[in-house]
Amino acid sequence: MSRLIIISNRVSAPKESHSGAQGGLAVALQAAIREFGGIWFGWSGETVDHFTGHIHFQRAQGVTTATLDLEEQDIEEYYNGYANRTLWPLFHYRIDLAEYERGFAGGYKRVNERFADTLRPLVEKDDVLWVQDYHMFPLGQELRDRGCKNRIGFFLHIPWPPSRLLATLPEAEALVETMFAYDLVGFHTKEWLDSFRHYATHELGAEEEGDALTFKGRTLRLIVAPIGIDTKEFVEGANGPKARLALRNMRDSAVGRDMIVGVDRLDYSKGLEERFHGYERFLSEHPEERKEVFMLQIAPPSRGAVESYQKIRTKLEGLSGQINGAYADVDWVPIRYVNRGYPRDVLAGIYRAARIGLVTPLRDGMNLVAKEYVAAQDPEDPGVLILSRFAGAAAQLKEAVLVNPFSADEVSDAIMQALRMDLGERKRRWRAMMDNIEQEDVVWWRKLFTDALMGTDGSTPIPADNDIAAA
Ligand SMILES: O=P(O)(O)OC[C@H]1O[C@H](O[C@H]2O[C@H](CO)[C@@H](O)[C@H](O)[C@H]2O)[C@H](O)[C@@H](O)[C@@H]1O
Ligand SMILES: O=c1ccn([C@@H]2O[C@H](COP(=O)(O)OP(=O)(O)O)[C@@H](O)[C@H]2O)c(=O)[nH]1
Repeated sequence: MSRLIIISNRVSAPKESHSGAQGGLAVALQAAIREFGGIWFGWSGETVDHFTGHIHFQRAQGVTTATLDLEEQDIEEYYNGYANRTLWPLFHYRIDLAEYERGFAGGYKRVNERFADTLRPLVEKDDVLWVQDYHMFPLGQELRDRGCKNRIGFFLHIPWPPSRLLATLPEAEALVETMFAYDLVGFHTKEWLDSFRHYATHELGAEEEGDALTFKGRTLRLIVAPIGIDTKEFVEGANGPKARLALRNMRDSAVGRDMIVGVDRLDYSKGLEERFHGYERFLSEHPEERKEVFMLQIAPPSRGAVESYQKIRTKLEGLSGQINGAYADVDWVPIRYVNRGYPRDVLAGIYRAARIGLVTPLRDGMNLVAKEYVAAQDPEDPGVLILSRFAGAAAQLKEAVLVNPFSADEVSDAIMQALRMDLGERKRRWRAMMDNIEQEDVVWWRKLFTDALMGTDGSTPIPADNDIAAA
């Protein structure tokens, strides 16, 4: 059996006590490494004065991780720069925030070269490689340039932008061309896949045949593989002692009011500003509801070295203060705005205590919080998920109350609709969403991708030697 090598910017080694501290993705990728043998390779999260290429190997609970330290300048140009100031905003349709700097592009290339140089000697003949996310677009090509003929797959966790937006990136053509070094490329939704295919065929001139694209002699297969959560583990956690304690504490502090919950990294793509405006519209249009509800927004800070993240943080502090100042009374505050993160099993109790899960990103690859909110509900008295049409999750969770997050009126109406929804309708919608969340969980996602990559899914096999010389 082939070994599986997973490569991603962040690497998660298994933790001693599980207790909801690790994400479903980390757990699923660790399980894949256990099943196939292999390595999880990436950045250690540490910085050093001079890059040495020294690999830290670690083995825990049957999973080997191999990580590298990077230089301060690498982090500045590759992670804070090209990944989070160029690609992230562009791929979330925010070309107004995207910064196109040669220095960032150069640092991104250098770090991908460093990953390739260090990884290449670890790769054995029959290994299969799986690269994760936008930090590593060119890694496949860098490995091919170093003679790597193995099967390599790539999965994108964020949206793929429409061609007209992507065309604003100076390196767009070169970047898409490097994607042809992969044998299989996966997206969360058909929309992101179609956007990629459109660019490859219309701007690059790739040839399309079924689910495959060919360019300069290399054939690439495309797949839609929406990521799920570790549903079984999450539901168990939601019924466990930490979640029950969190549920009790939340209910006590709600004093009979309906809670609306939001849980998001503090990121402009999550639509928090627009969400607050939508909630404010609800308060202003429904004065009779004011003391009947409150919103809990959990927003752990993220990517704090990047200016656009500092700005959104300042903006949200001002806006939550403004709304609270305008509407609060001595015995009620409309928004509880919390800038810290919580372990997943505590979140499960908080989700369960909430009558409404308000998940309104302006654009999101998937959004796992939406799925976790549903999975945490009491089947006999489930809450209502209000979900942005522009989250990848909306393609699967069609029975959520779907909204346009840019419209304060729609968000306000959806809150009212959710509060008035009777138990029968809440149960019907919840069951339909839960069926999907149970069937298409993270293990299903991982298998869908690795089966396609390894050719064990009954599809046309990827040729063992996919004209690598021509790449
Ligand atoms: O590593 P960070 O810079 O701290 O960012 C955290 C992760 O954010 C992104 O998550 C995405 O992947 C999720 C799972 O597929 C998906 O549900 C969500 O819509 C995406 O935004 C990013 O893609 C990861 O690489 C980051 O680690
Ligand atoms: O305080 C928090 C906030 C978020 N999360 C987790 O972070 C993940 C966020 O994933 P999502 O796909 O919603 O968005 P991303 O942050 O990856 O863009 C979810 O599993 C959340 O449970 C967490 O563990 N603690």
